[in-house]
Amino acid sequence: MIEVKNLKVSFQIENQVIEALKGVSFSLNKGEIVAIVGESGSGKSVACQAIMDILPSYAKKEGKIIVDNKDLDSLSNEEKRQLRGNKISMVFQEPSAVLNPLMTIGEQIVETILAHKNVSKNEAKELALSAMEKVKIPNPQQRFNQYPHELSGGLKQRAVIAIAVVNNPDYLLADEPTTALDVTISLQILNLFNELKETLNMGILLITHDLGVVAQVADRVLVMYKGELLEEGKVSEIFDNPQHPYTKKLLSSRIFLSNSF
Ligand SMILES: Nc1ncnc2c1ncn2[C@@H]1O[C@H](COP(=O)(O)OP(=O)(O)OP(=O)(O)O)[C@@H](O)[C@H]1O
Repeated sequence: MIEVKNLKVSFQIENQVIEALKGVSFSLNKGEIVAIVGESGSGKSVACQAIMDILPSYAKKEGKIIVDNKDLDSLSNEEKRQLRGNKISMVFQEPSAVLNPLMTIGEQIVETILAHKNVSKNEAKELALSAMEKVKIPNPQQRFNQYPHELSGGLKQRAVIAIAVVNNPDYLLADEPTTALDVTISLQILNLFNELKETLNMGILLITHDLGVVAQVADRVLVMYKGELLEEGKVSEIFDNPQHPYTKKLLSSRIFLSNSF
């Protein structure tokens, strides 16, 4: 389980302080999908970056992040590196920003395996192919040798997810993973997340500003606003009985969003 306790993150830029998170607490269990919703700038990505321990060095952080009973702050840099990839992985909005255009998809998955596992190149290739199957990339043998530009947007995002899950992490943080994709492809990616949850018992933190996405796959939802967690609960509870005026406003615009599903 990932526990985030009273997390505060601020950025000092010249003489201005931006309070990105103002004391946020939540948890993510294995085998569940938790969505974080909230408008742009509410602190969703910063929360993920804090869990991955990839905040810029000038960020000031307070509070605790505990992963399977281990305080992130008590780990050495090497232990943190092992945690990223082996236990927690992240998927971003733009697959093209993550994939190296000069390396084949297969080489990039193999590289991730070799960074974390002591296996031969052949074994790594087998593991890479099975990860490609796991994320339902058709014809993995052929795709293995292709470069990112030879893949559609949906397949590129699947390749990024293959890289993220190849070392069997327990938790996956997905920051707007379907925003760059069209509706049909988005749905397929959301179904894939559901399968990863069901078959591998993965805990998935899904950042989105799209309530249609939340309704589609999330078990629980956290509503963020200007660095604070306004409310959280089961999706049905929040959708049927929102407490906070901001959540009510968010839900009233849902008619437009849910039309796309
Ligand atoms: N590296 C950074 N340096 C300075 N300020 C930052 C940095 N990263 C985020 N912020 C600020 O922190 C606040 C929260 O940003 P964050 O990216 O977490 O929002 P978000 O909810 O993910 O928004 P979006 O939906 O647009 O991605 C914003 O005011 C943002 O400008």
